[in-house]
This record gives sequence, structure tokens and C-alpha cells, in this order.
Amino acid sequence: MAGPWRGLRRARGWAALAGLRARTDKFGGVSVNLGELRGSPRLERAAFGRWLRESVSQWRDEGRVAVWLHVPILQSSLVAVAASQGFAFHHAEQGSSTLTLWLGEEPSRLPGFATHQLGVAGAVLDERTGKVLVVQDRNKTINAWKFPGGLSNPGEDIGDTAVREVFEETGIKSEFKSILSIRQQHKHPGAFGKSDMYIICRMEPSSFHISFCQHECLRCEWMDLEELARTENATPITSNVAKLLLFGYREGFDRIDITMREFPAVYTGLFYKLYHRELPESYRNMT
Ligand SMILES: NC(=O)C1=CN([C@@H]2O[C@H](COP(=O)(O)OP(=O)(O)OC[C@H]3O[C@@H](n4cnc5c(N)ncnc54)[C@H](O)[C@@H]3O)[C@@H](O)[C@H]2O)C=CC1
Ligand SMILES: [Mg+2]
Repeated sequence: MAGPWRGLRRARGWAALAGLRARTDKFGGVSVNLGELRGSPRLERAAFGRWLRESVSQWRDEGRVAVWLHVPILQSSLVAVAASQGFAFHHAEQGSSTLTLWLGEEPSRLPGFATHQLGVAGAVLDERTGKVLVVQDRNKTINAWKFPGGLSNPGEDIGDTAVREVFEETGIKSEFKSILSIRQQHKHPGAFGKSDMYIICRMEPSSFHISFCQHECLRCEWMDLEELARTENATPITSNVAKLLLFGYREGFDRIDITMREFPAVYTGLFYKLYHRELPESYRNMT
């Protein structure tokens, strides 16, 4: 019987604790998932407290830098036990929470959990008519024109969010062409006080009949792009992006587009998308 389990043979709940594995990570931390507890979720708090104290002491002796404790929601009574030993919440999701304890002498180097919310809108321009798709939000106090858009789902690409949100809100099918603009706002009330990134994409329509979402939109129409660029009845983001889009429409989209290329990541089987201004062929193929 190794280290922390020693002396717990007779304690109630010992059998459940025996299933736990401490996994080390490449940064020198150790991770324990209480979802691996054997049998009944009603683990004796005292037994867990004793196990945790002895484990942490052993990990400290081994020179581990941090402990990550993953707690299923039904085991949440153990959160209080861990907290009394210095653990604090790192993050929580629907069915579990994760607590951490930094063991190093120096200040913690553990990264915080996600702090951003990502919103994506689509500026859908019909190049044949010079008209752009705009909506007025039903849930806003001031009904200014804006581009249809919304929050990105976890794991969703920027262009895919734009296509989905434009379709859900207006019924228009479109294709992602480029990124036009990014807004960053901190302490955003609509993002639970966190930072909000809002990306506006240039889109090309492939259908033209509007059937807008009554739940979210008050109005939806194809508006002349120059009229949108001049109107005072638009949010500042919409107004500025409309002017940018008008400039690109007249002078060439290559003057305004931030385009996308896909590359294999260093992590096997994964890919990432790189967004940047168009690079001339001669530079792109430089070795
Ligand atoms: N163009 C502009 O000037 C504006 C840009 N934005 C940006 O747009 C993004 C968010 O887009 P949205 O269209 O707001 O999101 P969205 O299109 O993903 O969802 C909006 C809908 O979600 C539902 N919803 C949201 N919060 C709710 C709650 N607390 N309770 C119940 N239902 C709720 C409502 O049905 C609402 O109509 C953010 O990045 C934000 O910064 C937001 C407003 C104006
Ligand atoms: Mg929306």
C-alpha cells in the first residue's frame, strides 16, 4: 500500500479512495479525478480529507508544482473539504468543477480558465445590387441597424458561426469570404462581466429570400450599402464596417480582406486556421 493510502485501511471510505489515480502532467503538476472513486458517491468526508492531506504532503515532497482536483457535481460536498486545505476553484462546467492548489514557493503560474466570449457577425453583400443584409434586434432598447450575428459555439470555426447565425436570424444562406474587423471589449455586461471579442466577416449570399427569426429580430432587409454607410441609425461598429466594406466594394476586396488558410498543428491530427492579409505568391513560397 503506497504513501497516502497507508494508515487508511480501517477508515470508512478507504475502499472508494483506492480507485483514485494521480496523473502527472508535463509541467510537473498532478491531476486527480474524483469521478474515479469506486462505488458509492457518498464518500466519507473525513476519510477524503485525511487522504487529501497526506497526498498533498507527499506530492510536495516529490517536488510537484500543482494539484488539479476534478470533482463531479454529485461529489460537491468534497469541494468544501479541499477548500479547507487551500484549494480554490479553477473552473466549473455543467457536470463538474475543477479545483487547484499551487504547491510552488513562487506565485502561481497556472493559467486562468477561459475569460472570453466570442461573437461573430456576417456582413452579407450582394455584389450585383450593392445591397447588404441588416437586422434590428428585438431585445435592444435602441433599434439600430446591425449585421446578423451571435455567439460562437464551443469548437466552432469563425466562418461557420457567421454562416449559421446569418441563416438562423435571416434565413439567408451565405459563404464565408474573409474577416473584416475585430472588436475587443472588456467587462462586457453581456459576457458575464468578462471580455467580449466580436468579429465581423465578409460573406457572399447564395440565397436571397428573407425569412427572419421573429424571436430575435424586429426587422430584416437588404439595404443599399452606401445608405448603411451614411445612416445615423446604425451601431458604431456597423457604421464603420459598412464604410470599410463600401471601400472594398469600390476599390477591390483585396484592400480590406483578412483571409484564412488552414495548416496542420504540431499536435497530431489537429489543424488550425491562420487569418492574415493576402500574401503575394513570391513571399508565400519563400524558403
Ligand atoms: N453590432 C453591434 O453593435 C452589436 C454586437 N453585439 C455582439 O454580438 C455578440 C452577441 O450576439 P447576440 O446576437 O446578442 O447573441 P446570439 O445571437 O447568440 O443570441 C441572442 C439570443 O440569445 C438569447 N439569450 C441571450 N441571453 C439570454 C438570457 N440571459 N436569457 C434568455 N435568453 C437569452 C435571446 O433569445 C437572444 O435573442 C457579442 O459578441 C456582442 O458583443 C451585440 C450587440 C450589438
Ligand atoms: Mg444574434
